Order: sequence, then structure tokens, then C-alpha cells
Amino acid sequence: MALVESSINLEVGKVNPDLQKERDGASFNPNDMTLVLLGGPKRAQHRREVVRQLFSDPVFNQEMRYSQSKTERYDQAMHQSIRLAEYMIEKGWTDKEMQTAAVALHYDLATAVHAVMFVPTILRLATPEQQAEWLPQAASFKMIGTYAQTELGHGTNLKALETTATYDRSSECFIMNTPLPSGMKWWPGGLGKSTTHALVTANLIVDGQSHGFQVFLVQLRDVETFEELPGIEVGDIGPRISVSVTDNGYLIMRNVKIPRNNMLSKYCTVTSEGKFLRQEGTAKSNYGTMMMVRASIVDLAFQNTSQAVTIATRYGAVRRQSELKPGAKEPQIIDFVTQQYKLIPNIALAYGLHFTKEYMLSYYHQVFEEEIQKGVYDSVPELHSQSCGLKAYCTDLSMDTVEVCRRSCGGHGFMMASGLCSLLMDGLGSVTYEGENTVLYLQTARFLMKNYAAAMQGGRTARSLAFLTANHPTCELLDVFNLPQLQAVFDVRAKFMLECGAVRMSESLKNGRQQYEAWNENSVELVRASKAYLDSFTAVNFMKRVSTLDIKPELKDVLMKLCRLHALHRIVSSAEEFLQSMAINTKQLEDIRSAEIKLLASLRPDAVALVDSFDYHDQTLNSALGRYDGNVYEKMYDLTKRNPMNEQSVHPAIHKYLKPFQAKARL
Ligand SMILES: CCCCCCC/C=C/C(=O)SCCNC(=O)CCNC(=O)[C@H](O)C(C)(C)COP(=O)(O)OP(=O)(O)OC[C@H]1O[C@@H](n2cnc3c(N)ncnc32)[C@H](O)[C@@H]1OP(=O)(O)O
Ligand SMILES: Cc1cc2nc3c(=O)[nH]c(=O)nc-3n(C[C@H](O)[C@H](O)[C@H](O)COP(=O)(O)OP(=O)(O)OC[C@H]3O[C@@H](n4cnc5c(N)ncnc54)[C@H](O)[C@@H]3O)c2cc1C
Repeated sequence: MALVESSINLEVGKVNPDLQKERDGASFNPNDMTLVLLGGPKRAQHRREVVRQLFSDPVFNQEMRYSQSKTERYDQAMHQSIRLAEYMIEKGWTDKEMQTAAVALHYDLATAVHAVMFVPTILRLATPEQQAEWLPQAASFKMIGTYAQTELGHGTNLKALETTATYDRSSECFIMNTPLPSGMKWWPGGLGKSTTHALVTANLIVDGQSHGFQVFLVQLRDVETFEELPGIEVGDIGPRISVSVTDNGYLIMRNVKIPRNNMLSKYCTVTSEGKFLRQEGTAKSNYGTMMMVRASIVDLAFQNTSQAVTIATRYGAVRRQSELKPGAKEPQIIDFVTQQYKLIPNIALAYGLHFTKEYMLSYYHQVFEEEIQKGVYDSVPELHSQSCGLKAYCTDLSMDTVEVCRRSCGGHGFMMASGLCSLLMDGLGSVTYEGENTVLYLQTARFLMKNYAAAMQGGRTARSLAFLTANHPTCELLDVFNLPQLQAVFDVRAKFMLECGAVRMSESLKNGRQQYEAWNENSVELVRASKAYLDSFTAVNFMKRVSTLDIKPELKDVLMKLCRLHALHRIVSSAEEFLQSMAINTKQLEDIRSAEIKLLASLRPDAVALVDSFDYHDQTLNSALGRYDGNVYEKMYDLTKRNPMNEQSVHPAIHKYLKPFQAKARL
């Protein structure tokens, strides 16, 4: 009772004084940093305006989402999707605004996969005529689609997918079939309840001959009644780790006929006579959507990381606990150096991921829009390797960060109201979907090994692997804050790790192993090689981007500290590999550890300003702990009062079970 009274007596809306003190003491203006992160005032203004409009509409208020059941959340997710569609008509919102809105809403939309995969796949794999027919229907939600690739029996191994599309010359149709049970489609987002159509990947069979994985547009439901069409069985796959809004579904097709035109035919087609033709592209052109979505997931990893550190850092400034100076007032928990070590390297990581996702998205657009559209496919192997590797590396680190942040909030980090539990549970899918992370690291390793062999034979390497042919002397780290020297240290370690993988492979082959046996035998080392390369790539990209920014000195100063801290922290995190490769020695490792702690102290006064700079709206964070005004306890109390468990002072279960038992026991 005392707690309740003291909470409601605090003024809501006024900024918590500890948080205000942090903001007053920062070395830079967060708004200036936001403009750097968002690419200038025009873009920042645009994002703020879209987000402001979004959250002034009660339909997008998700404050009670943590208390909602799956069905209630789905209801709201559908409502939000349709409201956004209305905005396209009423406010003239385009893809740009929709993308900003989707990110601000954590993709909590019943039509997320429609927007993120269905439409983009049509844009990438359909002919101009097919696009002209389908895209307007998709834009007006007459057609709501999903991307149905994974099956119950196979997700990773696309060559083993069992669904068939058999060409029937007499009707000029494909007949779609699901071999049961392992061939049924399983997982596609929105398939359960929300979609009328699916882009189904299936083995194309013409005259008994298989032509491998092709993509087909299949209508699942009547667009008016939403009832399943004949031969189609669809449903939700059931409870998953999070109460995510997405209705991931299953699909069975029994002799479902679709017109010949429904095979997406930019790269391959079947003529009416039943002739299979490859028009252009490569054998893997139909895998294009996966590259695109993996690149977008790098952005998602940045969002998850930066939101988690925003919540935990603000809370770290507001929360007072324990004793630091004997007899003094309880300190802000962020003053404990161990707490700083949980938060500040992860703030640095969030900034590093910002520059990584900028790189990834721009490289994807360069290759897709400037090269592939002109029929140039030379960069595809590197783009595939990097989109796989960075998707895996960034989501792995981002999930580690979210969990560290959650724990850093003590008991309250265990409450849904922290906003950190849903970041974790919803985010966890990202290490599995769009390619399981180990599988993706191995795709990167395949590319690395090829390039390593080329470099050793004096040939050319891909752009991002120039370090393989550069000549770095070892142990030249004289100044642990010197960026070129740190870059050399990363490159030496990455090259060494690639060499370890290559040497082991060649030894296995010399010992008579088949290529596939050697690969499997050395795959742990190959994953290490990939991670070393990705560590190096992201740290060096961070250093290069920050070094070339033409910005106010106080912003540059703090960003330089962050990219140094990121580099040092990554070295400490994989110290044994840096030592083993002789990129550093043990004395240098000691210096690096001390430098890390010095950087914590130097960045501590800017911690809150650094997370404020991410410019998240309170409704996006949806966190009682990470609120901009820092009024944590009042908000927790407010949410608790509105928790459905507190709707009745006596729960009906008391009258249903306890009271009859007590009455009986008295007899
Ligand atoms: C923004 C947030 C919203 C997110 C919503 C997410 C919703 C989730 C959706 C999904 O999960 S959809 C399903 C995604 N499924 C997968 O990612 C499956 C993973 N498996 C694969 O990608 C592949 O099977 C494989 C593991 C890459 C292997 O493919 P395959 O069996 O065909 O291998 P090989 O014949 O050995 O060929 C390898 C050869 O092909 C090149 N390659 C592979 N993929 C691509 C690609 N996407 N683009 C270009 N090239 C590709 C690879 O580099 C090899 O080349 P070489 O070394 O032989 O030259
Ligand atoms: C939340 C969520 C949403 C999804 N949405 C969609 C969607 O919209 N559409 C869709 O089509 N799919 C979707 N999926 C499916 C997803 O793409 C697959 O689950 C994913 O690609 C992994 O495949 P898998 O489940 O077959 O795992 P498996 O391949 O069975 O993996 C199991 C284990 O085997 C290991 N393994 C497998 N192959 C290899 C190998 N070659 N080398 C080494 N190790 C290996 C993996 O590393 C892993 O440890 C979704 C999945 C989730 C979790």
C-alpha cells in the first residue's frame, strides 16, 4: 500500500531528474546525431512526421499488447494492416511511409510477409505482364499473399522440397500437389488466416522430367468469403515461442489446377507445348528474394539492438540500487562499471550495426538495381555470401545484446512491460528464418574458401577480401586506439582463420576424404573462419565510415570512441583467435582490456544521449523501463492496474474451486 501511495504521488510527465541530469551533461546534442544516423534533416523530419501521424491514431496504440491473447493480438494486427492500407488511399502514403510505419510497429501486421516477401518476389521474379496483372491487386489487398517455401520435412535443403507442379499440356495448367506428410508447406507467415494467395515453391515437372525449384502463384481462398478453395487445406501451425501476431500456417494442395501463366517467368518459363526455357539469369536467380530479405534482416538486427540498449541505458540511469560509496545515497546502477560493461559496448555495437546495415542495403540496391537489372551477375556471389553472413552475424549479436540488456534490468527485465522480453522472443525467429544461421555461415565460408584459393594462386579476390593479398606485418599494434593499426589486427586474424580452414580442408582431402566429407569434418573451423571475416568486415566498415564522416567535432569525437570501443571489445570477445594468429600478443591484450575500461569511463557521460539519438518513439519501445521521461515506476503501476488479472478483486476461480473445497472440508 505504501508503495502505491508513493508512486501515485509522483508527477507523471515530468522527466525523471536523474535522466535529465544525464541529458544536461552530454557532450553533444542528440538531435545532431539523429540527423547523422537518419541521413540528414529532410529524412529525419519525414520519419518523425510518419511516426507522429501513426501514433496519434489509437488503432496503433499497442500499450496493452503484453496482456493480449493471441487472438486479440491478431485482431489488432489485421486492424493495423487495414488502417495502413487506408492511409495509402487517404494520405497518399507510399512504400516509403509504409516501410517506416512497419519498422515503428515491429512488423506487427497481419500482412507483413505480403509486404516484405510476396510483393518483392513478384517484382523480382515475374515478367512485366505478370506484374501488371498482379501488383495492382496486391496493392489494393484484393490479393493478400505469402511466400510458401519451407515444408514440414525440409527448410534448409531446397533441392529436397517435395511439392510438385506438373505441367498438363491438354489444359495448359500446372497441377499442384503436396506429398504427405513431409511435403506440406509449414511456417509461411500469414498463411494461417490472412492470405488469399501464396507464392509456392515447387518442383516443376514436365513430361516426367524435373526442372527443379520454380515459383508459382496459387490462389488459396475465395477472395470474397475467405473460404478455402477446392483442393486446398490451410491453417495456423499452433503456439510458438512468442505470442507473435503472425499466423504462420500450413498448406496442403490436392490436385490444384493453376494456369500456365501462374509460374513466375522472368527467368524461366514453360511454353504451351510444354517446353522448358531459361530466359536469362543464373541457376540461382529464383533464390533472389532470400538475398533481399536477408539484407533487410541486417536492418532488423540493428533495430532490435538499438531498441534494447535504449531501454536498458535509460533504466540504468533511473534505477538506484545498492551502495557504492559507503554511507552515500544509493547510486544510479549505470555507475557500476560492471553495468557499464553490459551496456556501453552494446551501444557501440548498435552504432556498428547501423553502419553495417547501411552498407548491406546499399550494396544490395547497387547489385540489384544497377547490375542485375542490366543483366550483369558478376557481384551476385559476393552479395549472396555477405547477405548470408551478415544476416547470421548481426542477428546472433543482436540477440545476445537483447538478453544482456534484459538481464541488466534485474527483476523488471523479466516483465513483459520492460519491452525487452518481446524484443527477445520475437527477435529469436531472426536467427532461424530466412536461412538458419549456421547454414548461412557455411554459405559464406564456401565463398571465402574459393577466394582464399584464388588469392594463394595469385588470382583476383572479391572486393571485400582484399586483405587476403595485403601484406600486414604481425604485432604492429603500438597504439590500441589507432584505427589503421586496429584494422590490420582484424585483417591478420581473419586471414589466419581462413588459412586454418583452408589448411584443414586440404589436409582432409590429402588424407583421402571426399570434398563433402572434408567439408563436414572441418565445418566448425569453417564457421569460425566466417565469423572472423564478418567480425573484421563490420569493425573495419565502422572505422572507415566514421573516419570519413564530415560532421561536428563533438559528434566525430564520440563516434570515434565508439568504433574504437567496438573494435577493442570484439578483440577481447575472441581473444584466443587474435593471440593464436599473433595479431596481438598477451601484453597487447592486457593493454586492450585496460583501454576498454578507460573508454567506458569516457563514454559514460554520453550513454543516455547516445541512445536518445536513435530517436525511438515511446510507443515503438513500448517499455515502462525505457520511457523517454524515465517515469518507470508510475508506468509499471499504471500498467499493472490495467492488467486483466486485476479486473476483478476476487478471481472466479476462488469461488469455483477453493470455496467449495473449504465448504466440504468444514463438513
Ligand atoms: C525484415 C523482416 C521480416 C522478415 C520476415 C521473414 C519471414 C521468413 C521467411 C522465410 O524464412 S522464407 C524461407 C527461407 N529459406 C531459406 O532461407 C532456406 C535456406 N537454404 C538455402 O538458402 C539454400 O538451400 C542453400 C543452403 C543456400 C543451399 O542451396 P542449394 O541446395 O541449392 O545448394 P547448392 O546446389 O549446393 O548451390 C550452392 C550454390 O548456390 C549459390 N547460392 C545459394 N543461394 C544463393 C542465392 N540466394 N543467391 C545466389 N546464389 C546462391 C551458392 O553460393 C553456391 O554457389 P557455388 O559455390 O556453387 O558457386
Ligand atoms: C518465425 C519463423 C518464420 C518463418 N517464416 C517463413 C515464411 O514466411 N516462409 C517460409 O517459407 N518459411 C518460413 N520459415 C521457415 C524457415 O525459413 C526455416 O525454418 C529455416 O530456413 C530453417 O530451416 P529448417 O527449419 O528446415 O531447419 P533445419 O535445416 O532442419 O535445421 C536444423 C539444424 O540442422 C542444421 N543443419 C541443417 N542443414 C545443415 C547443413 N547443410 N550444414 C550444417 N548444419 C545443417 C542447422 O544448423 C540446425 O542446427 C519461418 C521460420 C520461423 C521460425
